[in-house]
Amino acid sequence: MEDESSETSNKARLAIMELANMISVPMSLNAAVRLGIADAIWNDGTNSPISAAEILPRLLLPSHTTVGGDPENLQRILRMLTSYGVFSEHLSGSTERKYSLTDVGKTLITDSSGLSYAAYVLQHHQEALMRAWPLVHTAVVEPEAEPYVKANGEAAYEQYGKSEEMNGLMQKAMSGVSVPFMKAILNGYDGFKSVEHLVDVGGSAGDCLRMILEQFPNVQGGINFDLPEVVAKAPNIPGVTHMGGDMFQSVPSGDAIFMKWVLTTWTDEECKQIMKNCYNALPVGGKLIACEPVLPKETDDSHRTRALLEGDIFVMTIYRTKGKHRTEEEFKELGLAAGFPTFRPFYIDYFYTILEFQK
Ligand SMILES: C[S@@+](CC[C@H](N)C(=O)[O-])C[C@H]1O[C@@H](n2cnc3c(N)ncnc32)[C@H](O)[C@@H]1O
Repeated sequence: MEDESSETSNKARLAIMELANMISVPMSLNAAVRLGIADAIWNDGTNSPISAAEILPRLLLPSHTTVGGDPENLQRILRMLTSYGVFSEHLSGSTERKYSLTDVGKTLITDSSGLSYAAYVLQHHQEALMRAWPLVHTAVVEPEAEPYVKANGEAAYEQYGKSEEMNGLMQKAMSGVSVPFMKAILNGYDGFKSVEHLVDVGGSAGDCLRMILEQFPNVQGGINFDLPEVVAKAPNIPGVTHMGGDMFQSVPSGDAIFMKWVLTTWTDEECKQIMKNCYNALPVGGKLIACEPVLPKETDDSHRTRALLEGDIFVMTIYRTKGKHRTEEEFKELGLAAGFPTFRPFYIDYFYTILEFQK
């Protein structure tokens, strides 16, 4: 029997307590976004350390808030998220704590286009999605139906399509994450150089295509292809034609196809179908340029591996029990099965990998 007072046992008991209480982390992050803490501290670029009591009057509090809110409870949230690198804590005197934003916290500041990672945090913690989480274990015992479907009676994308609020939040979340990613890859990847007609499959509001067109004037026109209810809400973008449809039926032709964060959501068979439809829409030599999270072969405790594995469980729970994050080898196999003889990965961003499949 293990000696409960040994250092190993002590560390193990601590680690399991941390894991068992881990839900406090995303829930506090969600609270921080709902309250607008990042913008309040940032204060148009100041980011000077301020106390919870000073942050409170700057927050997005509803009018019925009790006596202007509770600074002690706000400080508890700030402290916990400081431990996860969202805020920096500055101690002054014996008890006063002040907070500023770290680089991680700054990803939540609303930019001049109204975007940040905040919408992604909110999107992931909507009530309908939260209802699926206690059912993760059912993905093991009854993998036929997604936990999200068991909890809500229909698939996530079907529900987003019917609700203006969910659809709008999804688009804002995608834009908030995709815009900084695209800025990073467009400086390091030149695969769009010889493309004239580009199609973005599952392009949501069209931000990726807009940014590619801005950076590569050789791309004369782009088609943003997504579900009809999604493109109906997409803004006008010069040079971009929005087209509604179903990628499982067919996709529009172009000399290259871009597809970001789409394959992850679907099963191997569904991915092959989507990729075959892309193959059929391309000329010989044409490229499918996919950007997807790619799992490392080995499991470790790095931030990258954790972010990728956590996203994998999100997909399993919300979108498809057999939709998943894949390894480089698995993507290569999917490409071959869809007819693409050539495959090249480019590691520029830490979360998404660019996967080039050439016909
Ligand atoms: C995770 S989002 C990625 C959006 C965008 N590519 C980005 O990275 O910001 C997946 C997209 O696939 C779209 N989608 C889902 N099912 C689809 C279908 N059957 N045909 C076309 N698009 C679909 C969704 O509406 C959504 O915009």
